[in-house]
Amino acid sequence: MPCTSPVIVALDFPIVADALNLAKQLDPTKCRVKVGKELFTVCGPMIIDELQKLGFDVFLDLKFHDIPNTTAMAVKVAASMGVWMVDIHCVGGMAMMQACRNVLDQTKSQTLLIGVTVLTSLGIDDLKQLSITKSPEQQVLSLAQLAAEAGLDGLVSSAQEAKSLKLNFPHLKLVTPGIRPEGSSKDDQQRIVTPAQAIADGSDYLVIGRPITKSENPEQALESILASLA
Ligand SMILES: O=c1ccn([C@@H]2O[C@H](COP(=O)(O)O)[C@@H](O)[C@H]2O)c(=O)[nH]1
Repeated sequence: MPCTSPVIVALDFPIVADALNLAKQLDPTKCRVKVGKELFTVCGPMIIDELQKLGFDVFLDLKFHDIPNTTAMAVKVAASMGVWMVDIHCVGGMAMMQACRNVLDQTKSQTLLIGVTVLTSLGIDDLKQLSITKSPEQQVLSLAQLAAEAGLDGLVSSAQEAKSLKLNFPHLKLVTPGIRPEGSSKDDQQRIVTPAQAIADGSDYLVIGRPITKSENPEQALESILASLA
């Protein structure tokens, strides 16, 4: 059965058995899963295969950022593994984003190509330290404009920017990490939003890690998030 849930569970684990054990507690019709830098670095492409065998759509979140050819070739390899979604950093620039778009088009790939705007762990002071004088929202909108021109399928941002993004770029899928159910720890995230608010503001997909994976009962944590969206 295809997955219609907006939730993507971030499997951030240093041990493959722990990631697979968590995944086995989840229902692939009720969430998708995300493989990020930690898990991919420890086990490589085999984890994609294992999760697909369990029935999950996989978001490969390696946030590629390099010269255009290198990034496009990495995206091509990711797509050849059949991942549902892959992401690149918008700050890699227009040529890099277009090269990735072209390589997926040439191979008629169905993999969704998503551009990371401003990380949800960053606030206005962090941007100032990086000599970015715009607010996070202004910076997200500027990068989103480039991503739209490059033909990307969607964006990663905080759900705090979802309303403006949906208004300006209604055709782009909005993938929003930094999701925190009421009362849960902020951890290292700064631009956080509750699951229900994120959906109400236009998020298409909610990336949720620790509020589910560190919960005593991950399956119940996911169910309770889904119930809050109903
Ligand atoms: O801006 C971004 C981009 C990616 N992430 C990733 O999402 C998850 C969030 O995990 P939590 O435990 O729910 O904080 C994590 O894998 C990040 O690498 C992000 O948080 N912000």
